[in-house]
Amino acid sequence: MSSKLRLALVQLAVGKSKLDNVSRAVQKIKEAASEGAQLVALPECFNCPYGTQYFAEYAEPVPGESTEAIKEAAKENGVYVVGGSVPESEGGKVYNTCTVWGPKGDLLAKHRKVHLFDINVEGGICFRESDVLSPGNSYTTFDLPQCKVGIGICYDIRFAEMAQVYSKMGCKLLLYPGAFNMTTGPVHWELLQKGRALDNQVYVGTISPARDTSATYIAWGHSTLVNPWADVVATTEHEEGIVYADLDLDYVQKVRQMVPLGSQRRGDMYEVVTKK
Ligand SMILES: O=C(O)CCC(=O)C(=O)O
Repeated sequence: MSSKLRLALVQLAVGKSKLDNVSRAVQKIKEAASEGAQLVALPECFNCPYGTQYFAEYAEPVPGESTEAIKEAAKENGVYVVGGSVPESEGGKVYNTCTVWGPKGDLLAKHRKVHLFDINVEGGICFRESDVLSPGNSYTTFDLPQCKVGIGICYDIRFAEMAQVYSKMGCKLLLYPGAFNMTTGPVHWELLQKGRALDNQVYVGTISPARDTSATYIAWGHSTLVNPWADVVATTEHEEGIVYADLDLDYVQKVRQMVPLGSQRRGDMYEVVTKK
């Protein structure tokens, strides 16, 4: 089994037309596959502008029109796709949901954002996802031939425990479709990603929509892949584009040998415990 993985992070321009957003995403999956990507990841809310006023209007069941299109794109191009997220409607509730598709069009995983983004930064941003969204209650992983992958959505990245749980489950790559903003993005986006990577000695990828300065919520962009040493492997600014990154999963082992946190952890003093 190869230890090499070519990953594409699609920093998609997302506007008000769901149809355009989805067909653009499909086109980018095709483009990434033609460049040799084996795993293609889309941003949070790839089919919908990010904002509490939009989620109910754009919400659809899963599978539904947007996720079916992604499934077909995965199948047609023979790639794994981490389908960013869509507002998902089920049982009168709306979730922020990521679907993961295999190269044969099989649904490998579904993650509902666990930590809802409710913050109030003085002079900056106030946002309350919990006004309209419900949280998921489970961890989400899937297996690639190369490694196990853990999924979180945006605000989930701020919770170190979740990444630790994924690492304990054996994930060597964590992917966070996300849409940070112009207040928190410049200071926290890359730092959080590096923190999760360094603490857990894993690769961490973030995938943002492109920045649209006319939108009510202006995304930070900067889709990035960080390696287990906390080096930035590949990144970009805020325009639409595809970030390609070549991962070497053997490097995870190498870092863990050089800095053996796993065997030095003081299980007699502390422990991360899963309750669900
Ligand atoms: O944590 C942040 O600063 C941004 C989070 C966010 O935008 C989200 O969860 O969608």
